[in-house]
Formats: sequence, structure tokens, C-alpha cells
Amino acid sequence: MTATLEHTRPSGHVGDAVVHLDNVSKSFGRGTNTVVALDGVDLTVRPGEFVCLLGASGCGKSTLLNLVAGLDKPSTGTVSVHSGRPAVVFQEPALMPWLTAARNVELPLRLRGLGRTERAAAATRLLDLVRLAEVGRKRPHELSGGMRQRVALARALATTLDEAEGGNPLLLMDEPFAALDAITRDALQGELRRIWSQTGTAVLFVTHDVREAVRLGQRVVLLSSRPGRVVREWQITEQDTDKLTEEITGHLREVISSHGRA
Ligand SMILES: Nc1ncnc2c1ncn2[C@@H]1O[C@H](COP(=O)(O)OP(=O)(O)OP(=O)(O)O)[C@@H](O)[C@H]1O
Repeated sequence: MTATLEHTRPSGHVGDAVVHLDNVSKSFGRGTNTVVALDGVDLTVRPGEFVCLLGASGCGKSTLLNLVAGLDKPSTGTVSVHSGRPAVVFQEPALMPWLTAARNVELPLRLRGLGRTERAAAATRLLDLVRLAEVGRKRPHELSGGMRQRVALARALATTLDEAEGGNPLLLMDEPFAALDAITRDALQGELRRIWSQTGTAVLFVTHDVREAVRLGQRVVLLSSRPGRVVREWQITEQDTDKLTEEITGHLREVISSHGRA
């Protein structure tokens, strides 16, 4: 079997997938210590699509995101990413503490060699988009947890919304709101949906929270644990989200209890 990782330039075919995983498996360790984190996973994310990857702790969600981000390689199968530069947002915002919010947002643009004026204009625009226009000169320790995560989101957008590079923007989000209090999380979920619809970026969002997945995603993909396999997926419509949340929670519980019995 082959294990390939393709990070290609945009193909120009709008109908193409931004992310395509074909029969992807990933194991860690050797011999009796082998952990099969992912097994035979097929997954497609289309341009502009918002997909939530849902699973219990340890089911391989972060492993899958790492493969898509190009930080690791599959053991077998193919990971194809047809985007511009993908950007990752983690649970911790990982901002540079010595840089102001605006300079943090500018960082990916600076690394790409953009001039000072252009960088500053882009940072202002993006901070405005995440509703932080007034805090550009503050440093991370002067901001709340929610504000820091907004800055991290603006920086991720600076990475992936690159008109010069073109291609499909792609945001990879690994439980980005899990460390925030409930009210801040709720506000940021709303903000993310707005930003997603304003920018047209594709989002692959990892969470263990069914309510969050149903609120955010157009599609929810449920992964089983050890090994991580796609159990089922749901297309989310505006109607009956409560019923759907209940149904998906039932399936997640089943996945967790069958893992416990294994
Ligand atoms: N580098 C590694 N070496 C060995 N085992 C690993 C490694 N990375 C992940 N694993 C194992 O692979 C499985 C999946 O891990 P992963 O971090 O992807 O799960 P997750 O769903 O993101 O979990 P969580 O929600 O707790 O963050 C786990 O059993 C984990 O212990």
C-alpha cells in the first residue's frame, strides 16, 4: 500500500475537494506497543464547506488534523490537500507574548515578505473582522482568553486568505474554544460562523462537543475511538437541531461504550 502526502498548488477546479483522505490509516509505535490511531478513514472537505469532526477523547481527531496540516504522514492511504496555505488554530492561542496583537496577526505576512504598509493594512482589516479593531496595540497578556483566541483566528486568516497565492482558503481548528468559559465560547462560535460566511474559507473543526458540532457545521462526521474510523455523518439543516443533537449524542455514547467494552 502507498502512503502519500500531497500538498499541491490549487488546481483551479472549483468543484475539487480542498481536503481528501482516501483510506487513511495511522499507527504509532511498534510491535505490541502499536497504537492504531486511525484506520481506513475516508473524508472529503469541499471549498467553503464547514465540517465538524466529532469524537471522544483519544479517537484520533488531532492525528487527523496533523495529517491534513502536513505535520505528519499517514502510515497507509492518501491525504490530498488542494488549498492555498492551510492555517491551524489550537486550543491555546500560542501568540508571541512580546508582540502586540496587530504584530501577531502580521507575522505570517512578514514571513512571506510583505511590506510594512501592506502588512499593517491587512492586520487592521483582519482585527476588524474579528471585532478587535481597538486592541491592535495591546500585548497578549493585556487581553482576555476570548480576545487572544480572536487574535489567533485573525492570524490564521492572514495565513490562509492569501490573495497573492490564490487557492482555496482552509482553516484547521483543533478544539479552539475548549478552554474558554461558556459565555465566551458561545460568542466565539457565533463569530466564527459569521467570519466563515464572510470569507468563504473551508473549515475542518475538531470537537468532542456535540452541541458545538451541530451549531457550527454544515456536516458532522463522527469518529470512533482506537482505532479512529468514520462511523457516520450527518448533513446539518436549520430545522430540528435539538433532535439532531440528541441523535448524535446517542451515537457518540454508543461509540464510547463499545470502546469501553473492547
Ligand atoms: N506521537 C504519538 N505516539 C504514540 N501514540 C500517539 C501519538 N500521537 C497520538 N497517539 C495516540 O493515538 C491515539 C489518538 O490520539 P489523538 O491525539 O489524535 O486523539 P484525539 O482524539 O485528538 O484526543 P483528545 O481529544 O484527547 O485530544 C491516542 O490513543 C494517542 O495516545
